[in-house]
Amino acid sequence: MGEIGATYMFMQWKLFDKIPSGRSISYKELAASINGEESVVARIGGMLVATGRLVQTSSGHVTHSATSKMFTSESPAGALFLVMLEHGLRGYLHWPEYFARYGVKEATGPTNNPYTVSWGHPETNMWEIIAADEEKQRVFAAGMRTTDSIAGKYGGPASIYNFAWLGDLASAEVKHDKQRALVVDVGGSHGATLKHILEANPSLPAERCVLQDRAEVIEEAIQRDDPALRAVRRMPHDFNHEQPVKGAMVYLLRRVLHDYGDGICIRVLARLAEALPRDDRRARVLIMDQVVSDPPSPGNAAADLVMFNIGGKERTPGNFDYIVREAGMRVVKIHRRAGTEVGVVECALL
Ligand SMILES: C[S@@+](CC[C@H](N)C(=O)[O-])C[C@H]1O[C@@H](n2cnc3c(N)ncnc32)[C@H](O)[C@@H]1O
Repeated sequence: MGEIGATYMFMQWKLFDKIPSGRSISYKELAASINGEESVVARIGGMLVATGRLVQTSSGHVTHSATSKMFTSESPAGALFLVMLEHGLRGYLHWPEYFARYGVKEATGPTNNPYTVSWGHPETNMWEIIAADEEKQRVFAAGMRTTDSIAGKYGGPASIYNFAWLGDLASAEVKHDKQRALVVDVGGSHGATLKHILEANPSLPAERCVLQDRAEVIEEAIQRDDPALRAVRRMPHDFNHEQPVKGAMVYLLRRVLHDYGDGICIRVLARLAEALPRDDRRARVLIMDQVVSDPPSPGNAAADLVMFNIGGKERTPGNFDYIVREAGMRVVKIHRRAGTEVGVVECALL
């Protein structure tokens, strides 16, 4: 517990950034950099030394350990740690307040959930709470870019679902409408997922891929100007509204639907079902999320409780079948890869 608090505060003060690489720094200098008392920084730092997160080089002086650089502000892993604290732990501490206010009921969307209660704005949409604070917005998007979460042990989309057929289609099919989008990543954040798919499938033309997200997230993606994504069309779009890119071969929703209750998911999926081409039965909506087993694995249960806090949930195959059918589609197959809880739910028109 103490280590969590100490890590959180050192991150908030960006003190991990201030420890020079390969050298030590005194608590006195760290405290001066935040205009604080040395004794406060020394006591909190002492916790990090006690657990091995930082290394004490001499009395009152510390340096990085093998693992502490992951908590510097440019590290996606550190950002994910903050997201888990603010979306998970912070929400759990506010469960008594949430249940007293709403009864023992699931929140079903981005308002009136443990997360919004924890920030003192129950009625505000959680995405607005994030967007209102530039640092929160940056940290959230950075957390979504962790290597593990894109292509590591949780399995990137291209390691679970084979997108190669889209590249083949682009190069081989003379008659195919070259204007037609091949992949639309809906709620794709800064595009790390699309980048991973493009790297794994070099024959997939980037100019026929579309990245959609909330306007402020797309603006950040444009500012980041990742060379690998320059040809990708980046488009602000609210997925609650009609899908503006019609007739794409694949609409991808990665780690999006688990943020919401069934009603909102059905609406979002129905927008995509409407946009699927009627003239090509190969077109798909792909949902990439955890697939919950019965009983849930520890990973399933942990992720599900974070989602509980924001009015979402991780889903069983039966849960997916229900929302997909209600949106006017069918589940063709759930793709799994051994060793990960994540799956790709392949959906097509009925
Ligand atoms: C959990 S993140 C997942 C991001 C990305 N798909 C991934 O797997 O890393 C959910 C994304 O949905 C976006 N989002 C939330 N509400 C949205 C809306 N109404 N329209 C479009 N995107 C939205 C968020 O900005 C965020 O980037």
